[in-house]
Amino acid sequence: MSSPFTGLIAAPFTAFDARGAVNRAAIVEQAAVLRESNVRGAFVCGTTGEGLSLTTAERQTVAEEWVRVAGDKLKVIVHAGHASVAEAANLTAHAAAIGAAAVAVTAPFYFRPGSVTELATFLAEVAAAAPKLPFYYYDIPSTTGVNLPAADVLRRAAKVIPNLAGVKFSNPDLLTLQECVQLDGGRFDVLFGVDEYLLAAVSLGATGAVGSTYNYAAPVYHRMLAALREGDLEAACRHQYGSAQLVRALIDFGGLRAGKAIMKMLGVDCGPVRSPLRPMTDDEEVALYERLRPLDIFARPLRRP
Ligand SMILES: CC(=O)N[C@H](C=O)[C@@H](O)[C@H](O)[C@H](O)CO
Ligand SMILES: CC(=O)C(=O)O
Repeated sequence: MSSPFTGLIAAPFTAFDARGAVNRAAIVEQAAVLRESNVRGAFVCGTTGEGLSLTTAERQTVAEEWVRVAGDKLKVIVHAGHASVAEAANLTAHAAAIGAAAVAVTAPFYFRPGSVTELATFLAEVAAAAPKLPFYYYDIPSTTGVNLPAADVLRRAAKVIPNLAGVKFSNPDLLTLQECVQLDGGRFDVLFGVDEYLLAAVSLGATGAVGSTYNYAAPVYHRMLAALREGDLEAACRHQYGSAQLVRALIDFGGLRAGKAIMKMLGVDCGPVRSPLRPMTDDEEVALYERLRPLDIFARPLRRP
């Protein structure tokens, strides 16, 4: 079973208010930027959404609000990964009940599976909570610490998860990416999650893209994909390099916290990050703005913080 997630899918930030509570009102504005820049979907409560820093009730609220705001304009994939198999199953059942388009689940990350079979068993227990909903394994070893070969996970999981749709591959390993793409005649969706390598991944057959930078810099990726379609590899590389310069700045300024600061520069205040992440200082925001100002890649003109 495979569903056609084509186009860019953003992984939205979860907005917090000044007291640190989830600010669901921001979702309308976040979705407006996505529609404006031709993004096709939202992958909510994942890494970028600080999903693992939210309570279960907060995760459900955020997912509900995204599905409501998205209507038929955006597809919503809900991240339902959890260290507790029971909570992951609850979140999966909830995603199905509210009308999400799909669900994605990471490996458990406290007691970690030691083998592909153990992981597939965990995923199958979760997926059974919504047997008709397209189910993606979310491979992200940098945060889960689980580094089992994703193609082997898919092969094994396909035997026990009838609704397995594919893998959300947040992994720079382009050898394993190809194994996932080619597995079983190419029957699985491979949603790539390393924005700065998207050109390489699409060239190797990735079927979709899910990432944090599509929240605010989708235009540069659209230009890159258009250049690739037209066979202009040199232009495609130049556009990818725009993304690479952005990602280098994100790395230098601490990743997610910098991404939220960029949303504010676009006019969408997503508030602070949640502990243990550290808030940006005013000076850091200005320095980040100066660093990004020369890049012509954003969905809206950047405002000085
Ligand atoms: C670890 C992480 O957050 N990965 C994101 C999605 O999977 C990416 O979208 C990155 O934020 C992006 O590629 C920048 O490194
Ligand atoms: C980028 C992504 O997929 C995430 O934030 O989970």
